[in-house]
Amino acid sequence: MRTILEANSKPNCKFQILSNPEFLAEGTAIADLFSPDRVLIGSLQTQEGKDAAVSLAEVYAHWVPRERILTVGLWSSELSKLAANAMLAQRISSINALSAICEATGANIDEVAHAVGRDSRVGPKFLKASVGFGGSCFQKDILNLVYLSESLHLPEVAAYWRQVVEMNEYQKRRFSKRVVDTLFNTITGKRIAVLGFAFKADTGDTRESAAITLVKDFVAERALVNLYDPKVPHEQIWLDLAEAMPVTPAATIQKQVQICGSALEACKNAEAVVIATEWKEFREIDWETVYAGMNKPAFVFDGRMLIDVEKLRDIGFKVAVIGRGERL
Ligand SMILES: NC(=O)c1ccc[n+]([C@@H]2O[C@H](COP(=O)([O-])OP(=O)(O)OC[C@H]3O[C@@H](n4cnc5c(N)ncnc54)[C@H](O)[C@@H]3O)[C@@H](O)[C@H]2O)c1
Ligand SMILES: O=c1ccn([C@@H]2O[C@H](COP(=O)(O)OP(=O)(O)O[C@H]3O[C@H](CO)[C@@H](O)[C@H](O)[C@H]3O)[C@@H](O)[C@H]2O)c(=O)[nH]1
Repeated sequence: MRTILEANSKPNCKFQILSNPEFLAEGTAIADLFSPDRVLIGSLQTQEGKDAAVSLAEVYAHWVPRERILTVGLWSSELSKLAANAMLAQRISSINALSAICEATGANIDEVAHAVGRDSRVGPKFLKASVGFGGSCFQKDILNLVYLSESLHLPEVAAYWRQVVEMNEYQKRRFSKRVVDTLFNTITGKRIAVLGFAFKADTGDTRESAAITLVKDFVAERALVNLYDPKVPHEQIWLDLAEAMPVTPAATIQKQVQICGSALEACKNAEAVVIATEWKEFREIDWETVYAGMNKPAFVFDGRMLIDVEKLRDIGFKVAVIGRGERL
């Protein structure tokens, strides 16, 4: 970009290009803006470049403590943004890979994550096993890193980071397969309630949401899907499903998928409930009523580790939780 600007700018026109990546997360954008862990400003390491970085740092210094404002080289700044997202996603893929071992052995991923996270060198954040990470940034930024590595003739580095995305795809596939296997190896004609469509709670964003893959897999298995999300607009759901299933006629998708107005409505007459997004209201579901309205045996598949397993088992549910290996 600098080359283009320099080639086209007027004589004596001086400018600097700064890199100032944003680290806010959806759902907490304003809090992240007011109280960031750090602000990163990258510039050319010439005197003019450093002066420009200081000018921008002065703006942030109005509300961000100076020790949190980091001024670095241009490449360091750009790479740090990709590295931060890649390493956060890598933690999730690592814990999700371990969740598969937990399910096979009877270990509990919540206990493992807690024990590992108590090591201050590891830390407790971003170790929650799930049905897979989504969002507009993680996959895009990792693939950006993969592309960069390949362009720099670093194929082993590219393969290393690509595996984080591949593990995420595996986690989504593994979860939908578990649903099919548990429901006696077929879900054809069976009604499945999918609770949550956003890629995480407190946002209506569905970009790269794991729920899209789950619904796609269930539709491919010819199940009937009842979908409920408190925030995602219905048109967005139809758009996402059409894009995920380009060769499936819209009429087929609309015959198999129904968008519901509440979790209770979605669960009515279902064989199984699948929790895809950790919305707070799903912690407060009246499970007794859900159970009464479901076909039996009634299954709950928790992809977000939010239900009270013992309570649901006492009601009569067959329960499967991500990263927990107990027999149903
Ligand atoms: N979503 C996040 O949580 C988040 C966090 C940190 C950084 N970012 C970065 O911020 C940027 C925007 O992210 P977003 O989630 O708001 O995306 P978005 O898709 O919601 O918004 C991008 C906007 O830019 C517009 N746009 C795209 N190309 C354009 C062009 N050539 N000219 C003018 N407008 C154009 C689009 O119409 C859209 O309104 C991305 O680079 C992303 O990596 C996003
Ligand atoms: O322990 C965890 C933490 C998160 N997730 C999932 O990971 C995804 C991403 O979550 P999060 O990072 O909270 O959301 P984003 O809004 O995508 O924010 C990320 O991407 C932004 C865009 O680059 C960055 O600015 C942020 O720092 C970075 O956290 C979601 O599907 C979460 O459900 C898990 O499965 N387990």
